[in-house]
Amino acid sequence: MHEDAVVGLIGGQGWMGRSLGLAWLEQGLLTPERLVISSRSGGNAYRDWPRVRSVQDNRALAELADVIVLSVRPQDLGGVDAEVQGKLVISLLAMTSCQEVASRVGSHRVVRAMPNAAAEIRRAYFPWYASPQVSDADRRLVQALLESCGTARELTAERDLDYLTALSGAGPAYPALLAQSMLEHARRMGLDDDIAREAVMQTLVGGSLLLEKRDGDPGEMVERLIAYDGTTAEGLRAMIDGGLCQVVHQGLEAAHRVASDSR
Ligand SMILES: NC(=O)C1=CN([C@@H]2O[C@H](COP(=O)(O)OP(=O)(O)OC[C@H]3O[C@@H](n4cnc5c(N)ncnc54)[C@H](O)[C@@H]3O)[C@@H](O)[C@H]2O)C=CC1
Ligand SMILES: O=C(O)[C@@H]1CCC=N1
Repeated sequence: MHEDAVVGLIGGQGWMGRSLGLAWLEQGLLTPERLVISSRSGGNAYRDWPRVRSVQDNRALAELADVIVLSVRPQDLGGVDAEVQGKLVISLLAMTSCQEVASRVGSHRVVRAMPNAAAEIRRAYFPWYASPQVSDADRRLVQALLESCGTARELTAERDLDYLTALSGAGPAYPALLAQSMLEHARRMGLDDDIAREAVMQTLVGGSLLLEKRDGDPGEMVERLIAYDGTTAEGLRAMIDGGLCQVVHQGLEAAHRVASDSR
């Protein structure tokens, strides 16, 4: 069934929905005939794929599809009127347990997955957890669908997904905050805006790629640069003494608290 499974994407024009839908089509994972989407906001993300079906009614979508992907905001789950009758459901919703999804849609074959904003460029970290009713064949399909947008990883405990919602789900916003803060400082120092932007972007992207390439402990790079005892060490020491690590931990704890609040 999985080789020719039809996927129904509820919220298919939204940020995460269209990232996944377009990745499946562009990577040839699904033919357009095997994708059905629904949306409330309109949009034309699939203009290059006219054979993708678009429906208004989620009941109709649930009838057409073998696998249903829920990509609406958590507060909109109550408005998703779809009885999926035991079909495989993949939920991307933060703050919403497998149990809550199961009771809402009428299937216990539920996978909960957590993308992040980098799904848009296919560089998301995409952990997922499957309820016991999900078969091995389902799991293989889920892995293939999610890794189209980055690194997908099955977890063995659902609670880890609550934590990862705060760490990796929200994560792309954290370097954005760091970039904003560096940019503000560079402007205050009188740098031309173009140069300031370019310097911040190239530094954060280059630094992240370097960390990825070394594939090691980021602490090792920090220690090495502190031991170098130059300008970088002075900047790092002031940030550490100023409580940067504690502030990051506080932020993660606050996001984790909210992520663990089931709706
Ligand atoms: N955007 C992000 O960075 C992340 C989002 N998520 C989760 O992904 C899910 C989707 O988020 P986004 O794509 O960012 O939201 P979004 O607001 O961009 O897209 C949601 C889409 O759902 C549609 N929608 C709402 N009710 C509907 C209904 N009854 N039937 C059909 N479509 C309906 C809306 O029209 C909209 O197009 C959320 O549950 C969120 O918690 C998780 C991690 C990261
Ligand atoms: O901010 C949110 O609630 C969603 C879940 C994690 C990232 N975005």
